[in-house]
Amino acid sequence: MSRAVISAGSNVGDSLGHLRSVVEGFADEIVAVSAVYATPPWGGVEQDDFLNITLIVDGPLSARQWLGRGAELEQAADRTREVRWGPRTLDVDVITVTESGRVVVDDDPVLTLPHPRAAQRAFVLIPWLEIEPEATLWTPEGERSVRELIDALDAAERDAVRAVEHLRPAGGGAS
Ligand SMILES: Nc1ncnc2c1ncn2[C@@H]1O[C@H](COP(=O)(O)OP(=O)(O)OP(=O)(O)O)[C@@H](O)[C@H]1O
Ligand SMILES: Nc1nc2c(c(=O)[nH]1)N=C(CO)CN2
Repeated sequence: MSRAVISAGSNVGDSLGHLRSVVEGFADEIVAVSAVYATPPWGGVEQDDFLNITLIVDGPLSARQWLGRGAELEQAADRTREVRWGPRTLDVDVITVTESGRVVVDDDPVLTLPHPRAAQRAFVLIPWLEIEPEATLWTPEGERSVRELIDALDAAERDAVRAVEHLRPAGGGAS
């Protein structure tokens, strides 16, 4: 049993449809889903803007199993890996996992937790703050509130992230 914060992003193909597939894929475990945010590409590769969401899920899965579920959804979206931080139909990242109230720490290349680059990513933090205003993230400098991590980001990057759409959870009617 664990609680995970999941980030999903897309900038190729039917991006909104790909994000909807994530909401549907985690439907039984979803605690909260952010709005869909339009976000400028992070990481220095010139490419189209992304759509991003952050979800909180809770269920009888281990951290590895959350990662596996995300990988299945990426495959279903015909995800290929070409350029690091480059364009993609769907990317599903596990940001942090809590088991019995304790944050899972993992240094394995297959699954590094908490996600080592989440603290620098407005496209993860801003949607996360929307659904969990008191959220914190463990960083190499210690535990930080998501709010203060956002405040520490470049203002232009922060301001460019904006909510554009809402996905209704499964059973919530047409979106
Ligand atoms: N916390 C994590 N969430 C998702 N994938 C992870 C995590 N930690 C390690 N990985 C591994 O990272 C590998 C590469 O992932 P991917 O190609 O999606 O990276 P990326 O999205 O380009 O970059 P980034 O890792 O900076 O988000 C995956 O095969 C996965 O096993
Ligand atoms: N805005 C934004 N930028 C990114 C994203 C993403 O989901 N959103 N994913 C990436 C893959 O590593 C690289 N850059």
